[in-house]
Amino acid sequence: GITGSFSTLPRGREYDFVIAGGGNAGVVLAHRLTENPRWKVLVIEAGPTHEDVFNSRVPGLVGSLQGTPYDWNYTTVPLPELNNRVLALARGHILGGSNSINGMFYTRGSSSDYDRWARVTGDSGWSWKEILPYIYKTEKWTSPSDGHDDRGEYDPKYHSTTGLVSVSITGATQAIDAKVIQASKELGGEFQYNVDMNSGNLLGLGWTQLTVGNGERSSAAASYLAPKYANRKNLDVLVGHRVVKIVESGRSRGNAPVLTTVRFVQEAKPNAQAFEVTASKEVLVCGGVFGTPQILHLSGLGDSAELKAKGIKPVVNLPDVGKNLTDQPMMFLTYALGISETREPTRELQQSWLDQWVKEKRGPLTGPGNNHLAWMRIPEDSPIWEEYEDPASGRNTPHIELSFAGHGMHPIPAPTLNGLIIPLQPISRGSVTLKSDNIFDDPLIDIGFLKSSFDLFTFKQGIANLRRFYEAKAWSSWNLTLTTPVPDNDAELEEFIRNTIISAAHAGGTAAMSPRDAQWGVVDPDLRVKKVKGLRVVDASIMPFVPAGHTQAPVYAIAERAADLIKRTWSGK
Ligand SMILES: Cc1cc2nc3c(=O)[nH]c(=O)nc-3n(C[C@H](O)[C@H](O)[C@H](O)COP(=O)(O)OP(=O)(O)OC[C@H]3O[C@@H](n4cnc5c(N)ncnc54)[C@H](O)[C@@H]3O)c2cc1C
Repeated sequence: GITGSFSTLPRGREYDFVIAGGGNAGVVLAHRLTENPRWKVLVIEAGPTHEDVFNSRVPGLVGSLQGTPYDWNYTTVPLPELNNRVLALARGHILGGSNSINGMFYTRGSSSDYDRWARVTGDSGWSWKEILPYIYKTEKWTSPSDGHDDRGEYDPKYHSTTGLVSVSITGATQAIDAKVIQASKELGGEFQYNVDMNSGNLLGLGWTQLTVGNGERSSAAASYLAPKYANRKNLDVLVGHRVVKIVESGRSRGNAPVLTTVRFVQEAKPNAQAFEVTASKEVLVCGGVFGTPQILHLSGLGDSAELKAKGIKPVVNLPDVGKNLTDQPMMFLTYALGISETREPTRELQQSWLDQWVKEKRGPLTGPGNNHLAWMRIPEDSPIWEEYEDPASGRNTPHIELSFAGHGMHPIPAPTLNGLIIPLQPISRGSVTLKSDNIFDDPLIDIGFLKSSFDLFTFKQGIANLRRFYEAKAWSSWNLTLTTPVPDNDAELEEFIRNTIISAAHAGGTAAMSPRDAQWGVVDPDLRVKKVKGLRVVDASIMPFVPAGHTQAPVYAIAERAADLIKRTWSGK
């Protein structure tokens, strides 16, 4: 069951596996490993349980979770390329992790993204073909909450109806939807309609798929830890406790450090008693892209010289821990409608939407508001290719994502609409390093945005594409004007980008996979931490490259495959 008190757990209980971090990947592992009734599993999660968090259940209230106690509220260091701005970096501080507060967009990335993982790790198990069955283990395709006919809005060939997490097309139709489709038809080309962006080929424009079922967020915690699973006798989920470090519990026959003891403290009382628990099989670190490198560093796994400088005794030298941080930046443009029949989403109107959601789980709050996404490549004949090699994983991998949000509900539009631009395959990389030897000091996060001018170029291309889309005839009856002050002059435009971009919250890469015998990287293709025993990392950190898209579907796939790898290691033992 889920508890906030370690002392209420059966005394002396021995665990086969201890999961450090009950986030997106952590709860999937907890579910899968306790399918074996002989294995006892403990999850240690810093945040509270998701169970009574109303705003996490209502898709349309997603924005209200950031900046709250359910968010780690990380910030970046001042970023020179962004004129020393400091950006907020949201991460879920709650059971289910970032998945309990995310935007619910369900995109898998391109087939080439996974094939690249297979290529760089030398393990075909990470290829699109071999990952798809794990993607299907997660997904349960579900009808839209308004019951509309979703045929032609997705292709059932690429979906499963037997997984745990509900995925659906929105039931919150917007006034802009018909115009988006009309503009796609009119413009064609890179805006060509793609019936299913999760087929492995995203290119084009299509309907957003969401981890929403029956009008409600279908989160990792609510699905993989639904009461019947959370209450399994062999599973203990301890919330409100922070992992301080993984402690060496001995040496292997080959004299490698065995890291199977987890030290943790109460989140609310950091200076009170520290507890320790030792896994008889493995410790699985699932702290997420910022939490995992921090835990590894505090455990003496990282660049030995850097760790010593912070007063940490190195255990093994793994210089790549915390390196290769890859995130997608993003930017919004806003347009005003030049017509009289618009409806302002007033307080009263929003209250009526909430009442409707509570009464029947229908209406505007059943979706996050972006009903279509478009995915496109920088053209082959662009001058940028004289300067840069393509950072994308393949020809079917987009460089840019656009999305369109209208706020106003069908059939009356709101007075404004907006568009979102995300460079999906940045060349820039950042890092996560320790601020101090205290787990309660957030790590120093250099998110790395715009270190490469390729990423600046991608933004400019994305802005031009978005403007072209809203200039289509399909929109002419609304008399749109761009209200975001986007400069025309190139130097000013670059400055504008530096001053306005924020994080799309799709970070990965800080404990990257590499081939078994490679000197670089942090984990091997089976996700075992190099040079030590008893320790794996399972979360977004292990991505050597971040897929072209939003990251929850890849994290689910990583966790599902990891569960199988772990089962294979220990079955019969
Ligand atoms: C605001 C936001 C919006 C997003 N929108 C989307 C979207 O629409 N679609 C999409 O696909 N993706 C989205 N993402 C990204 C996606 O949710 C994440 O990539 C994914 O959930 C990460 O999973 P994870 O398991 O790697 O980490 P997390 O889910 O973040 O899990 C890490 C867990 O470890 C815990 N933890 C960390 N340190 C410690 C410690 N020392 N001790 C104990 N516990 C610890 C954390 O509290 C957390 O529960 C969004 C993310 C955010 C933050």
